[in-house]
Amino acid sequence: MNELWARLRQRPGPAVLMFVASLFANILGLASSLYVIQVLKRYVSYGVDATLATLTVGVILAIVFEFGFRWSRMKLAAVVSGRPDHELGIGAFGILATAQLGDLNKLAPGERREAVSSVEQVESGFSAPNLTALFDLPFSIIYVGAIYLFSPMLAGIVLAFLIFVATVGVLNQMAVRPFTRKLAEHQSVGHGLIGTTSTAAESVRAFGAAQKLIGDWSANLTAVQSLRRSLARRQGVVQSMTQSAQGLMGAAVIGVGATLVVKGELDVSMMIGANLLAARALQPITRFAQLSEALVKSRQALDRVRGLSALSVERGEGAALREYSGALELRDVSFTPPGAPGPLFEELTVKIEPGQVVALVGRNGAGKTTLMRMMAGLIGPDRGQILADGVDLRQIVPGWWRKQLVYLPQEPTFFNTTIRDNLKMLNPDLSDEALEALLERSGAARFVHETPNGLDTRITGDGLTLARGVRRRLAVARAMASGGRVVLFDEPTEGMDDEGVRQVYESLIQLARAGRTIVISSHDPQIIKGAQIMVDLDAKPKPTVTSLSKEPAGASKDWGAGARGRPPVKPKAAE
Ligand SMILES: Nc1ncnc2c1ncn2[C@@H]1O[C@H](COP(=O)(O)OP(=O)(O)OP(=O)(O)O)[C@@H](O)[C@H]1O
Repeated sequence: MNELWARLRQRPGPAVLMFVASLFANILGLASSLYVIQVLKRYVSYGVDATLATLTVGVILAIVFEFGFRWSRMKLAAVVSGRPDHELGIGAFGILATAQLGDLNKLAPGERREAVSSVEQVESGFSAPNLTALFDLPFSIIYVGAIYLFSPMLAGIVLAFLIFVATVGVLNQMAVRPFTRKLAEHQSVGHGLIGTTSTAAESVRAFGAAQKLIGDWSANLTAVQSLRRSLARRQGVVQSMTQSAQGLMGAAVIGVGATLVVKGELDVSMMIGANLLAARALQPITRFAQLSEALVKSRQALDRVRGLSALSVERGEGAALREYSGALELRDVSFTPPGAPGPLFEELTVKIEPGQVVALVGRNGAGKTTLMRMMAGLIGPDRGQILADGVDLRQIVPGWWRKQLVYLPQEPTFFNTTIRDNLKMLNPDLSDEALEALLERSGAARFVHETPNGLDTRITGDGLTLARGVRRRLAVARAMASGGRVVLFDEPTEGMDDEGVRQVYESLIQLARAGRTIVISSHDPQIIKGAQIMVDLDAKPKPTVTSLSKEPAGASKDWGAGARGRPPVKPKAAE
């Protein structure tokens, strides 16, 4: 109901018109009952054809106008719900795209999908026919009022039936709540299973997980179908009860009405008219009772969407430094992954001057990628600060910070659009010539030129179907497209062939010579040799920070020299 009021308050004009249209439609709805009463009273008694014709024309006009009011009300209801539905849908997806990673990761992927697709359930709950049905509810009283004018006793009987059916509706709402909640939970498990089976299609086959997944799917489906059957059964009971109530009410009105007629307290025409009015009065309440499942589902769906809204999103505002030197400082940084028994690292303090090269080392799972993500501003430390030119990243607008980064994630993924669009995401003004130069430098040019449409080739499957080395080369090109001052390369040579490794070294030499601050996580000894500071995350819980060389920034000659038995790389001209 709160959501209904909120929607009506958002569009007060159409809401008031809906109320007025409902009032007129229901007043005109009285016409057919009055017609019956008048025909029985006047025409049957006096047999004047002109009376019958006038009454018939009158009732037809009333029915046409009633239809007109109901039709306009339906259109107004679509206006009332249209914008909130659209905003809810955009908002839910927007939160999915902008929520802070740390928060978003608390929701399982199936739950995220379920929350976004819940928007459809809210939409169908607040659809125009449902909204108009709710608007008819208060007008039941008009019909009871009209019956009261004929016979207070009949009005009392009708009111009792209205209360009974309304109670059935409310009780049904309470009863179906746990079922619909459970159903949503199982649906989110189903979404998760579909996600795994689609994205990990290869592993599913290679490791024989199909039978296990089919088993899980089957168990989940059985639960979903059993819940749906329970809900359908309840719906059937409500339907039968409301239909029986309708029949019983008709019998009661006619039965009691007949005794009143015999006593001379009511005439036959009024008794029949009262019966028609009673049916009209019960109709909206019956509809409300039958809508109980849909109303509960849409309320719970709304809660799920709102749960998504409770996630904190990345700030759209904050400081943007006018001149950024490339200096980066980690001050007393600590992080404990959610649910982990102890910190991944703590009290990490490193001061990185502009143009310095830092190597992050440590065994698998030591926290290198986590620290990279932190420096990219994707997750925040539990304690301590990360500062760019002395300004805490928490005060800096993320959009600006990402443009200062040349960020190569460990497992890069792409958007399902053209290669050009992917490369230009952070820097839309880049020309095709500049993109070609980046592809050349990252070693991805040959792959792009061999595709049927070059830069216009569409990437599919989030880029995960691309050969790993190609994906990484494209990712290096995309990273360098930002032209940022801080390079964050997470395991850049991992999975690369000899040529790819040489190209990574070459890119690093160029970036270093161009004065970029470089942070690289790697197990590659050649890369570590080229660094001036080494952060060892194996030292727990406080990583050790070692100064390796006093060489000026960008002067390292070690990258590539003798790497894996290959001749040293001759650097091209720096940027
Ligand atoms: N948001 C998170 N939720 C739960 N666990 C997390 C989270 N972030 C990091 N971790 C855990 O922290 C540990 C460090 O992971 P991370 O990927 O940073 O290690 P790494 O040093 O990069 O490893 P590798 O060398 O294999 O790439 C892992 O056990 C990971 O599961």
